[in-house]
Amino acid sequence: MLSSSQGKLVRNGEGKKSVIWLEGNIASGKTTCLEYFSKTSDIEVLTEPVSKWRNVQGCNPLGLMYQDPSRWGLTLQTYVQLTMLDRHVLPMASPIRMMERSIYSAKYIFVENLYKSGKMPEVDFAVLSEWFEWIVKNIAIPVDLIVYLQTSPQTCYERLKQRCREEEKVIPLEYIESIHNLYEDWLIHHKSFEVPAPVLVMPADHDLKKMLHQFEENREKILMANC
Ligand SMILES: Nc1ncnc2c1ncn2[C@@H]1O[C@H](COP(=O)(O)OP(=O)(O)O)[C@@H](O)[C@H]1O
Ligand SMILES: Cc1cn([C@H]2C[C@H](O)[C@@H](COP(=O)(O)O)O2)c(=O)[nH]c1=O
Repeated sequence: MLSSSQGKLVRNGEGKKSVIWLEGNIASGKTTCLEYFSKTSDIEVLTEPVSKWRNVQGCNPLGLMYQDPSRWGLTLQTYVQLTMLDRHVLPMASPIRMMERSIYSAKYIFVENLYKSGKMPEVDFAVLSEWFEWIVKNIAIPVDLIVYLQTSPQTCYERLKQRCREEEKVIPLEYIESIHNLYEDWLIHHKSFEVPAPVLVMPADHDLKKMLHQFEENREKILMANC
């Protein structure tokens, strides 16, 4: 149930709960990290709705976007924005929520990349931007901590090829590099957009064993996000 607080729509009945966004490049290891934390009681894990982006009423906007970004970028990103918003306003089922990416990274990283690389027409960018601004002004999107899985583009490229998602087979290393640079400008150098919460940087080029060790080492910091 939504009500109004300080001019924004907020969810009712929520006490001191914390929301963590897990951010990082494509194939940086976000899902693997969420799988690890999903085994902890009191944490609710929300993965990205990628299956929806691959199948909306029998259509595949993710695949279409990779085939022809200029034509389908707006279609995909409108749907990403909607499905991410849907995740953000979902009532919390546990005191701690870990969520894969956010409506912010969809806009600040992926929409920005399409526009900056000349693959999104100005009018599409303007419409998406106005939608985004309206949403963040009028709907409460809580976040207490951003965990950034920091990888080299080369690592992600290797992992992407290994994962072998059909739609992503056309992705070149340069695309991963652009996404990397946008993330670094946003979360590390603070050069592009407002960062809505403190950032915990986790180096994520390591093998799985070391990553699991690192998740464990950072568990307290993550779980105490709003203290
Ligand atoms: N630390 C790691 N070392 C090697 N491979 C990894 C590591 N973490 C994840 N992977 C593999 O890389 C691929 C992408 O990982 P995934 O967790 O799906 O990334 P994301 O959710 O960020 O796209 C998967 O095949 C996964 O098994
Ligand atoms: C948020 C967002 C994602 N995408 C694309 C990028 C990848 O191909 C998938 C997400 O997979 P990941 O392994 O979880 O990174 O979706 C996009 O094109 N636009 C977006 O806003």
